[in-house]
Amino acid sequence: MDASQPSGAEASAKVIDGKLVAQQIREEIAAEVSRMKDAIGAVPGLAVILVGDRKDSATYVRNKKKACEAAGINSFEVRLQEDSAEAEVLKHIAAFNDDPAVHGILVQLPLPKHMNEENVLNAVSIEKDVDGFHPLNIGRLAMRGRDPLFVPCTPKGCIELLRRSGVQISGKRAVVIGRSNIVGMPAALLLQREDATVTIVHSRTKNPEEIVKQADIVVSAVGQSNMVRGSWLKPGAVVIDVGINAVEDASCSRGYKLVGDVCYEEASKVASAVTPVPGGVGPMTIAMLLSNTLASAKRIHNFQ
Ligand SMILES: Nc1nc(=O)c2c([nH]1)NC[C@@H]1CN(c3ccc(C(=O)N[C@@H](CCC(=O)O)C(=O)O)cc3)C=[N+]21
Repeated sequence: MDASQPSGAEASAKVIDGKLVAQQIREEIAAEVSRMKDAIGAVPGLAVILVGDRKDSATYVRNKKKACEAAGINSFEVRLQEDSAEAEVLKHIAAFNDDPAVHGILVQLPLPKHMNEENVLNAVSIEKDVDGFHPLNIGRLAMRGRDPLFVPCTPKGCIELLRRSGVQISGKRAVVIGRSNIVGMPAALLLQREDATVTIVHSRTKNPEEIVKQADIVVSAVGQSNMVRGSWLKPGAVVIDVGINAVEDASCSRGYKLVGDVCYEEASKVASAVTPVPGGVGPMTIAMLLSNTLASAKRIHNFQ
């Protein structure tokens, strides 16, 4: 018996360590970046556009920049005031589209309400769309026999976590909770491409727990703490928790702590494996962004 499991207690799920897996991937990327630089003298570059001063967005952008530096990827940043005109954002996107040192362009979401997200995402060259949010890339994700140039980072991170944890996807029943453009919907499409049988559960679904209970693989991307209870899960299910929810906690120095959508304590007694929050999908998102940026540079420079 595994000495780390408390004896006589209920079954305890394996913790899928996203931070560790992401670190491994980042090391692989750093090695590839250096091999490419040595061979052809080209260095991948990522441009990030941040509008407004949301604290969470600023933190994510800072983490992305640090991760780029550590992997040897150049990073470029534009910060605009909350009340900037949409045309200003479009102008910067156009400049990055034309800049040969930039291989990936990311416009941090959400954008201020006065901007039209669709217009902005449409403006990013599909060749540099490392977020995978351009409608053409998303459309190709939904079609059989077509391949997008880039797949959205968070869903791609979920699949990569499953793969590197040895979880078989093909033939399994997967339930995705949430249908957002940036996580739920692309996650469902990706799982389907991996030959899972996929159901999407959303805010209008009746008795979601009955549907979730049939899943071998559950991906939750809702943004509501403790929504998925242990009783919703089939024994032995694999749970990927994409939610990042701040809940008040006076004992934390920041005054809040981060939790997922899934009641972790309960889930770890029923599931066979579960991702923690923090330290699960979040770090994988950033690793996949670096991976997409490297892949873009390789494609543009025709380097294998
Ligand atoms: N154009 C665009 N692309 C994105 O990929 C994008 C975005 N907009 N807007 C916001 C969401 C959110 N997101 C996260 C990235 C890293 C962590 C992450 O590293 N989380 C750490 C902890 C972070 C902390 O402690 O605050 C973890 O879960 O362990 C989380 C969330 C990317 N997003």
